Amino acid sequence: MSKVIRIGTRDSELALWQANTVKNKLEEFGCRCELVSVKATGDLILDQPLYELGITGIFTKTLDIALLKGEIDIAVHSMKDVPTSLPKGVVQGAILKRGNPHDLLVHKGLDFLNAEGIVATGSLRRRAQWLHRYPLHEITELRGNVNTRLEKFRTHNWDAAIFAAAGLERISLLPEQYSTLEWMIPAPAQGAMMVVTMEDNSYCREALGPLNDRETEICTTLEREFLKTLEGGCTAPIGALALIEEEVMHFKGILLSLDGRQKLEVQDHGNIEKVAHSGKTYAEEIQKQGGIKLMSEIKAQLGK
Ligand SMILES: NCc1[nH]cc(CCC(=O)O)c1CC(=O)O
Repeated sequence: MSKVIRIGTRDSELALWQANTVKNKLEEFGCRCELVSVKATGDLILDQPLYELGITGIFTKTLDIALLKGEIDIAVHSMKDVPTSLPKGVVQGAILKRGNPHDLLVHKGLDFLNAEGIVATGSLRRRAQWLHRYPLHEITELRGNVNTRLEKFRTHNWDAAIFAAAGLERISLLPEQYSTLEWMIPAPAQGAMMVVTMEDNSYCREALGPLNDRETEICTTLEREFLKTLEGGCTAPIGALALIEEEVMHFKGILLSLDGRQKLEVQDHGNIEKVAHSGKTYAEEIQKQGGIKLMSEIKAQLGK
C-alpha cells in the first residue's frame, strides 16, 4: 500500500504538536502521512467572546469542511472542542491516550487568593467555577491560542489566568509559577485528542484503529454523553471528569449559573460497565436538581 494519509491541522503550535503526534504514531504502524495546514475561523475571529459567536464547533469547523471537501483524509481535534454530534459522514477514527485532564492556574504569586483579584479566562465553565469559589474576584476576558493567551497574561496586570494543563505541557510552555486546579472540573474530554475521518474511508478507519485508547474512549464518551444530555446545543458552564482507578470508575459532573452562584453537581463511582453508561442518568439528576430551569436562564442570558 502506498497511499499517503493527508492529516489536516490548524497552524497553532498546539495543533501542530497534536497532528505530528498522530503522524508519528501512524508512521510507527507503517503508514505514510503528510501534514496539510488548514486555517481555522477560531484563530481569526478574536473580537467577540466565543459564546457570542454561537458556534459550538468553532475550532473544528474548518478542518471538518476540508475533510468533507476531500482536501484531507483525517483531522486531528482537541476532543473538548468537538461538538457532541459530528458532521454528517464524519466518524470518530481514534481517541488517543489522554494527557493531563486538569486546568492550571498560571500566576505571579498566590497572595491574591485571600483578597480581591483579577483572573483571566474566556471560558464560561472556568469563570463560573472560579467565581463560585472566589466570589470577591473579578474575571477578565482572555482569548486566543495558548501562546497568545500566555503572552497577554505576561503583559497585563492580572493576578492569574487559567489554562488547560495538556495545552501548556504539550508545547513545553509551563511557566515558572503555576498550580494545578484539582478542584476545578475540566471540560468534558479535556486533554484528549480525537482523530476523525470520513465514514466511507475504510483505509483510514483501519489505519487509525491501533491508535485508539480504550480507557480514554470510555471516560470521554461518558463525559460527552453527560454534556450532550444537558446542553441541548448551547454552550454553558458544564464540567465533567471520569477517571478509572484500579478497575473502579469515578465520575463528577457539574452545571453552574453564569455568575457561579448556583452550582449543581453529581458524583458517583463504581463498576466500569455501570458508570460508563450512566452519562444520561447523571445529566438527568442535574436536571432534577433544577438544571432545566438553570439551562433556560443561561440560554436567555447568552441571548439565544
Ligand atoms: N478551547 C481551546 C483549547 N482546546 C484544547 C486546549 C488544550 C488541550 C486540551 O484541553 O485537550 C485548549 C486550550 C485551553 O483550554 O487552555
